[in-house]
Amino acid sequence: MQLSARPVTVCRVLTLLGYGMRVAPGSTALTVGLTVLGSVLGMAVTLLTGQVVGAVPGVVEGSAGAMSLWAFGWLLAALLFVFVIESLTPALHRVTSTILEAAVTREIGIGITAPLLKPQRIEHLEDREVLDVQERAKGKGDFHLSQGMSQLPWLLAARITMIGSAVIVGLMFSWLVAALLVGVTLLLEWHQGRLIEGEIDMWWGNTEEQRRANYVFDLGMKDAPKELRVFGLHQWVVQRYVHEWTAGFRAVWAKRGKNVWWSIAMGLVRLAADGFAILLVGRAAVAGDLPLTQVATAVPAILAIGVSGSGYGVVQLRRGLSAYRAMVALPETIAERHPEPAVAGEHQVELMPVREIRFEKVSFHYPGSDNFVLRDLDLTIHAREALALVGINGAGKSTLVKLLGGAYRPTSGRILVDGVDLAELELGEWQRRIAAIVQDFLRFPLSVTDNVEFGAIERAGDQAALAQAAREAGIEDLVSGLPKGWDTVLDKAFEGGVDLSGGEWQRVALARALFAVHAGAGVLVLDEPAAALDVRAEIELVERYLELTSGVASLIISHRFSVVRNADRICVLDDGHIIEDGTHEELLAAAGTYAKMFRLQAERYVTDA
Ligand SMILES: Nc1ncnc2c1ncn2[C@@H]1O[C@H](COP(=O)(O)OP(=O)(O)OP(=O)(O)O)[C@@H](O)[C@H]1O
Repeated sequence: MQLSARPVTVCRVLTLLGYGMRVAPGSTALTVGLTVLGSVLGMAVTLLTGQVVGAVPGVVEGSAGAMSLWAFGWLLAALLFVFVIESLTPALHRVTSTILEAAVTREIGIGITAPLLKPQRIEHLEDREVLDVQERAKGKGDFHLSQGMSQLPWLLAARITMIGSAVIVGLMFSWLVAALLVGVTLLLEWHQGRLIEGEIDMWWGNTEEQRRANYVFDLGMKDAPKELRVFGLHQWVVQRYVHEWTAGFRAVWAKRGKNVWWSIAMGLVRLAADGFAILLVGRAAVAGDLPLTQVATAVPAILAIGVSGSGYGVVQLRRGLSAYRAMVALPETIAERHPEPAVAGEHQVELMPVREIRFEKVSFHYPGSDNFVLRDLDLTIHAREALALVGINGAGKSTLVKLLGGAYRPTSGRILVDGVDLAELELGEWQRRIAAIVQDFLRFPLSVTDNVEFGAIERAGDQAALAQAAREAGIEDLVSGLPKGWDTVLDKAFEGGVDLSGGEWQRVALARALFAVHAGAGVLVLDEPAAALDVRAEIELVERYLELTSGVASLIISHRFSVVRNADRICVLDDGHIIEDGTHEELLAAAGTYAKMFRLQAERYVTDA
């Protein structure tokens, strides 16, 4: 997105100021107030210094009409006082601006994540337009809203200094010279802003290299540091990162090289303008047209106008504002593009399903893809039944779970819960009815307690339910062996934290699902529940699981037939629909796909043994 380098308008400043006053009124008012006060006091120092310098010859010579020693003393005291106060404002400003920055950062976090987390479905998270607005709202590098907000007081103060100093130059010397200096400063600021925007856009436009460099960085830092070491790839990652980063930045350097000459040229223009103005002041002083007080006041004011321009600050403010606008637009964009369906009628979701969940001619393709994953799928999951779903990789099993949880709506067809279309249910309530362990289940870097209680947060603090879930999932010994028991953080990156094995994590996730079931969930989904367990643990877990969940509708997805065979019913998903449906024995007798897959796996186990 190409932004022009227009000067900052009052409206923009007010918009950001309004935001600051809404999210942190006290610290915004204090920060802006202190910065503005610092600028006003700076000008007062200029004025008083001029008065002091102008009065010195008269006081020293004791000439008639000169300032009395007493008055001169007061003038000096006033200068000292203003100077001391001015020197104190930066320290106070640091305190208030730190508080403001913390408040703004928190609000930005809420402003961006809340609208993204609000919808019960997840289609908006794959919508490019929504993601684009989200990216803009986050901003990049030093050009985000928080940065814009921190620039705001400085820019306000700089403008006050510019106007105030111009008034001083006008009053003390010449309005024409004041106007000329302000004009040159704004022009240089505008040009500097353009140069900076050019650099930023070039860097931001280089997304390919930038993205690759970021990917390699994440790979080395958090995604796969262990594997990279095992394969001896860590040096390669460093070299690759430097290579991509350098490639991405080369164009910026070239641009920056050119900009250096422009910066020197702009510095010379600035020097010429200030030098010219000071020369005029000097000439008037020598000619006796300008008293010493006015000379001593006008010269620092001329210099102050020059340094009051900041192209970088203007760009930061403008980019901050653009991030702010994107943040404001985010909830509207999501609501417009992915409206939440109106809930029709009153249904007692908290008891559902009483009879069944029925997929009726359900077809589905993901947003942005034309490939139908499910086609005219019919499937009934009875309440209190353990149903296993099998199928080859990519058959659509996890997709079916996402539809069941309402994360996506079927492209066509319906999902009925006790005869009521899922689209008519309050989705949040329905989702609370479902307890799930999915393949990539969440591993919260929090305590064991949190990891289990998150299954039904409304039951947090229920120690008996917690202990029961731990017993049933077989994590009692694991928890008692941890350094801080239930309070141990499950992430080594935190003090006193530990890393669990894949199988241990799976049991913790199972405890979470069981905690949810005991809190009243009516549907339990286990997507590859035992993938990380050894065979003995798997058999034990599945038997226990079937025993424990006999009161709820459960859907088990697994590639392991030792897990699947114990289910009440087994369905085979292929080519987007159910091709076989029956008990383990029935499907073996039918000698179809299930029987073939089962025998293949059984044979492999026998052969391997
Ligand atoms: N978010 C998505 N956007 C587009 N396509 C997707 C998305 N998620 C999955 N798919 C595609 O949908 C198809 C079904 O995937 P799904 O994860 O449901 O299969 P699965 O049966 O669970 O496979 P597996 O046994 O390997 O876990 C695959 O072709 C996959 O590439």
